Amino acid sequence: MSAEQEHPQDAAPQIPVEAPPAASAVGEVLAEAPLEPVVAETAGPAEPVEGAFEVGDRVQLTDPKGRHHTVVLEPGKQFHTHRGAISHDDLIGAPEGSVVHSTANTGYLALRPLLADFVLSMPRGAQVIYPKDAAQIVGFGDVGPGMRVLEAGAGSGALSCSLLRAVGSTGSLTSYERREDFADVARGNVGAFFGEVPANWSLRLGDLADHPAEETVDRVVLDMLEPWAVLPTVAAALRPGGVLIGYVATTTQLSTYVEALRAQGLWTEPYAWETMLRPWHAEGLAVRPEHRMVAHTAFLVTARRLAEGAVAPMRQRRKKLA
Ligand SMILES: C[S@@+](CC[C@H](N)C(=O)[O-])C[C@H]1O[C@@H](n2cnc3c(N)ncnc32)[C@H](O)[C@@H]1O
Repeated sequence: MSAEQEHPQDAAPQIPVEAPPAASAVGEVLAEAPLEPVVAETAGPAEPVEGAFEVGDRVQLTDPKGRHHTVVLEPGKQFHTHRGAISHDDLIGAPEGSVVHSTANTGYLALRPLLADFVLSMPRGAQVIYPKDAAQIVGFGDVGPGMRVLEAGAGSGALSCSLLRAVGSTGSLTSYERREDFADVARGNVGAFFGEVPANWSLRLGDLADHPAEETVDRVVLDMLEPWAVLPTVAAALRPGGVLIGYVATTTQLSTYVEALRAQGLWTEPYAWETMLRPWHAEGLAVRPEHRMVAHTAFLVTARRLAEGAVAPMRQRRKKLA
């Protein structure tokens, strides 16, 4: 992954461009002063600043127009923009949330990227699951610490990052990906986000249909063209009560998938929905929806695995009505 990337499409807070007053201190959020080294007020070794940037950290710089630039800190290196250069040495040791100034005196807000920022800027093989849907998957799919999660396809590894975070170090994630080139991208992205490839992540090159039934899991997430094709494998591996979450882009996929779940007779009644994210402009009395929103990306479908031999009451009622 390139250490320095621009993704101007991402909205971000505006930062003043004008030259700063001389007295401003490092560390003030949106402060306008050039970055100065943090100096201990008393004699003796300087106190380490909590959350200060270190060599190797990934830092997101936001320019006055809200454009993001991502750098990975290396001593002696400079980041060049058309508004002058920023020395990495000015960032190393500075607190997160500082404003650094380029040689042309433009202020850049420095923060570690959030997972949502990282996903939108990382290299892509396959289309990623957007943060609005990843949040729904973790929330409504009830993915939590200590759980064993099975996922396919890994694609670019965007959802894998969210799932690994949600299960924590006591849980595990097994991700299948059929394409080697995509698996490489996913491994690179997950490794870059966590600093190394997590030990509790098993990325398998191959088809989810080949997952061994004895490797039981608590949750399954399917983001693939034909999720209905792997339902026998999923039903065999998911423990009773476990949650299956499907992510499908089109209405025809939605219909085929939901009917396949019903036909299998091993699931609670599927619950399908989508989310649309509409940001709001709120400034003084000018409070209105933003002109642009994140609308349709895909449909989400959840269903829970029934115990062997159980028939969902909803299904019995349906049969009576038919
Ligand atoms: C849209 S991408 C997944 C993106 C991923 N969720 C992310 O957030 O980065 C779908 C992926 O599923 C893979 N795939 C499709 N069918 C599969 C299967 N049966 N087993 C494993 N991978 C599969 C494809 O190769 C593709 O990379």
